[in-house]
Amino acid sequence: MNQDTICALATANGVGAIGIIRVSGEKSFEIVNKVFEGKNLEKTKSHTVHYGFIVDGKTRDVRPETERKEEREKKQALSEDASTPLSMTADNRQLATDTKEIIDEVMVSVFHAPKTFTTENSVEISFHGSPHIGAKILEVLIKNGARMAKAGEFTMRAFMNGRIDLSQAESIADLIAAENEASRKVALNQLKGGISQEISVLRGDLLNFTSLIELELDFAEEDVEFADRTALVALIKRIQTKLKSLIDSFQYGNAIKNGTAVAIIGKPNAGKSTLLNTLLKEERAIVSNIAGTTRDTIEEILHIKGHAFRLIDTAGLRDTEDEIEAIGVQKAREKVSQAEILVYLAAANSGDFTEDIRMIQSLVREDLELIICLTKIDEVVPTTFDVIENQFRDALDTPFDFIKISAIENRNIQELKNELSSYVENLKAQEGGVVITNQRHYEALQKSLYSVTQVEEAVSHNITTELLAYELRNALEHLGEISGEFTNDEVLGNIFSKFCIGK
Ligand SMILES: Nc1nc2c(c(=O)[nH]1)N(C=O)[C@@H](CNc1ccc(C(=O)N[C@@H](CCC(=O)O)C(=O)O)cc1)CN2
Repeated sequence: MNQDTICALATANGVGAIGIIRVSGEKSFEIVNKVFEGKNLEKTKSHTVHYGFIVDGKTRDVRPETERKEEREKKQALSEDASTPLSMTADNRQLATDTKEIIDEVMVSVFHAPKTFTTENSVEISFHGSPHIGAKILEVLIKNGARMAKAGEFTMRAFMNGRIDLSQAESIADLIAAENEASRKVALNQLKGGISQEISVLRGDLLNFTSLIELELDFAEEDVEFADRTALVALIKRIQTKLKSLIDSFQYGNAIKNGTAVAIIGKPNAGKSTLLNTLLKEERAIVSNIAGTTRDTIEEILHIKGHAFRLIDTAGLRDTEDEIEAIGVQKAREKVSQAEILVYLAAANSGDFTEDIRMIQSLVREDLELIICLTKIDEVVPTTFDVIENQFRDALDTPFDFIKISAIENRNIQELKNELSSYVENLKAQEGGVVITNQRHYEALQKSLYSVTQVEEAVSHNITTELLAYELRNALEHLGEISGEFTNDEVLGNIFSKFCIGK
């Protein structure tokens, strides 16, 4: 249990109509009472809102006389017990009216434990949204016994106190980051326990078996089988199917959360710049160095039908058309290795496609979607299109889409966009229910699948019960990492430090 009472700005750090400061912890009411001129918060009903002033320094008590009298009598009785004079009690608000300074006129919302976001006593102070006022209010809260919250600490408490599991806590950060309908919906589903339920069903099934297997270990000498091996194999198969489908959903989940990475490659003068300009002309937007991707890359974001595509570019080479000459096969490979889709550009007027074909052959891989764009079709006669397409079809044994475009005349650019968006639509169509969007969950599911598969092997090869039990426990543990039943401070620190302060 964390004893500290924490406070932080919950709204964005900037000017707004209203700013909100959150306070959470056992002493929330006690601390806010010291700076709030208004109702005594200890005596409020939960989930109520109260008008008053935030003040610095001890203040006049504005509570109704009946309430004040009651408290005076209580304190009198206490101080007689402890032989402390009334004037010395810490929160005697009758005193020092002259030292107070009003900081702001506010509304204060009160939430009584345990039915609160963190499960602790919590207060929210809504002030006039100036960052300066917010900072002053935080200052007086800290002066009176609260401390600044760390990033994600409110949500971490909700998790630590058992109100939500780890996957739900993570979904809160995803909701805050949601930039489109798709990501909002998956995050919300996760918040509502979508993943938690799937995992807990899987764990429940595995747990039953694990206890039977462990019981067998306890009776090792008697050579009994409590756990029916045929039923175990059937169960394992069901679990494998479920795990695989969750693992597969990550491809779509990742597309939702991070966008789909597209590499655009072609020989010099294949028309890359013109195409990029045409694609991005309305967006002309985000040219960014996204952290976590390979250095030297720039990504431009293209939105098609609500899905984000990250056009991976190589820093510094943006304006040279001489893609392949400048970056070489090695660099092109690096670029493509980060991508889910390769859009290869070949100029219709080039005459010879052997080099293009060789390049494509060196870049394709099984999980790479290939789109070959025949560019500059305005420069050749239409009868040559099919001849060229056939050259590619004959030489390449990987499937690909072939699109004939002219960026200058804006021909078939929409077709290219449709092709890109259908890639994501297809991923989506493969998804039934829960979508995994989180790398950590993805890895835990893979580890769990591995252990479960080991269990299956162990059963079919009659391997020792000890090994069975060991792999079952591994599988359980990896599933438990997702919900946070198995975790450690480093993992938690990692997750919550990426949250905003005040969340
Ligand atoms: N003012 C305000 N708005 C907010 C939040 C908040 O903390 N404060 N939220 C915070 O992120 C989100 C809402 N999420 C919340 C989730 C749970 C509880 C909560 O108190 N749950 C309790 C009691 C529920 C009830 O009263 O029935 C519980 O589950 O026990 C509050 C907010 C978005 N809007």
